[in-house]
Amino acid sequence: MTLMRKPIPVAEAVQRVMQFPRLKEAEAVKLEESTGRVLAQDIYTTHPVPWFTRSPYDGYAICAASTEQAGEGSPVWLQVLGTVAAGDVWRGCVERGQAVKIMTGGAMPDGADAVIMRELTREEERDGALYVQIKRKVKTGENISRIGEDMEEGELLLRQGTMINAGTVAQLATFGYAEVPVFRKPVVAVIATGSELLDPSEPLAPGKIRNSNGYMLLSQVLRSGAEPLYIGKVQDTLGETLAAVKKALEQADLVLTTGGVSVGDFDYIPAVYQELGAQPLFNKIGMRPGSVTSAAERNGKLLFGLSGNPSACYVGFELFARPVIRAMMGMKRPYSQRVQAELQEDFTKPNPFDRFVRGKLSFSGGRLYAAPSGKDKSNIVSSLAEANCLIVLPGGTRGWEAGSMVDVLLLDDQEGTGQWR
Ligand SMILES: Nc1nc2c(c(=O)[nH]1)N[C@H]1C(S)=C(S)[C@@H](COP(=O)(O)OP(=O)(O)OC[C@H]3O[C@@H](n4cnc5c(N)ncnc54)[C@H](O)[C@@H]3O)O[C@H]1N2
Ligand code: MOO
Ligand SMILES: [Mg+2]
Repeated sequence: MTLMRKPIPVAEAVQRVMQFPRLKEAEAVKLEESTGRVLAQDIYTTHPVPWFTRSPYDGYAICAASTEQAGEGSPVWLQVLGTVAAGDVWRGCVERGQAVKIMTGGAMPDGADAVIMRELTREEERDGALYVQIKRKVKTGENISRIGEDMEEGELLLRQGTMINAGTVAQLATFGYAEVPVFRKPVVAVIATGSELLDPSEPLAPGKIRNSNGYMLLSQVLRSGAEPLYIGKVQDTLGETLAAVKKALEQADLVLTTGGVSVGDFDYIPAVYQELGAQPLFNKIGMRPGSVTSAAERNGKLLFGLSGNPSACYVGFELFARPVIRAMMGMKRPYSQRVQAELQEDFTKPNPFDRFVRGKLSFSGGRLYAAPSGKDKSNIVSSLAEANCLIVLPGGTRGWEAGSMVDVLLLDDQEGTGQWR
């Protein structure tokens, strides 16, 4: 096996893996379980909203014409015929000189064409009848929620490929979608390779460390919206690694491994790809960290060989696995959004490769700032907790000074974008 590897640009690596995502089939899920899922159909409005004329206030439904002569010194008195609560329908017709007490959300009685707020009126009982006093002129149509004011019937409401959030859930509920057509979630297998790895529950032992990447990846898969499947950790042997990857290929739509991907004696991922007859897509990328990030394809399924170094593993997932997963979920905007922010620290040492610095965004005085979230080395775990973005520092002959405007990839954003850049 050759030890020299030829790095390819990040954009090219993204493009290579993005050729493979296959859309999952549609399924129906309960509305209350649909948050974070992706719509498998366009959704149209099935009726206007509101679908009947209703009152936006607690007050009195009246004929505006009854108030033509009303003023501060010349109040009019209207007879109150009854009350409509939200959910009720008033059977009858309001005429000039009459009013019906109405609550917010109540259906406007026939004949009434305006509502006056309760606070602007005074009620009085006279000879067993109820009257309301109005001291101002009310316009026709005043304080009425008209049919279709919010949404008209037959409008395209939500496009296929939209990720469902609280607002879209409200819309789906409005139109009676107790079940929602969504794409099936891709199952993403996670394998941690390394004879040094202990489970989080195990005590430390000489030369050993706890497996943090495996659990970090499960969490990253969840954030991307897919279903994680933890295959487990494996010893650095070809047999054990191969068996785990085979199992993962049987059970999952996509396979992530961490570690064992570089040129060490016990780095078996390249050999596993070879044994499986998988088509290598790349095994070196012009970036830091995560230059050893590898990918291969077998029968249309992608295998990602992420670095063993925690920060490199994290970055490799976000740049390459996340858009693939999101495209498999049916999202039309699978890539992370980029924004421009002012760099808050110097990175003056020029680097031939693009750097992706785990960073934290902040707003101040109307500006967006990006600062590294901790130490910037690929074997570092400590900088990951605070990271909510990746600061993109393109490679080249120059370094980057504090104050420069740089691109930043958003990690917590659910909206995404349609292009890598
Ligand atoms: N001669 C060379 N050596 C290395 C190169 C190189 O180009 N030539 N590249 C370096 C770079 S860059 C990286 S990144 C690492 C990548 O190594 P691997 O992906 O093969 O990962 P391992 O060797 O298995 O482990 C690396 C490091 O990470 C720790 N690790 C592994 N798995 C986990 C885990 N699940 N949780 C926490 N930490 C983990 C492992 O103990 C090692 O310390 O290679 C460099 N070397
Ligand atoms: O792939 Mo390594 O993380 O570049 O340092
Ligand atoms: Mg190694």
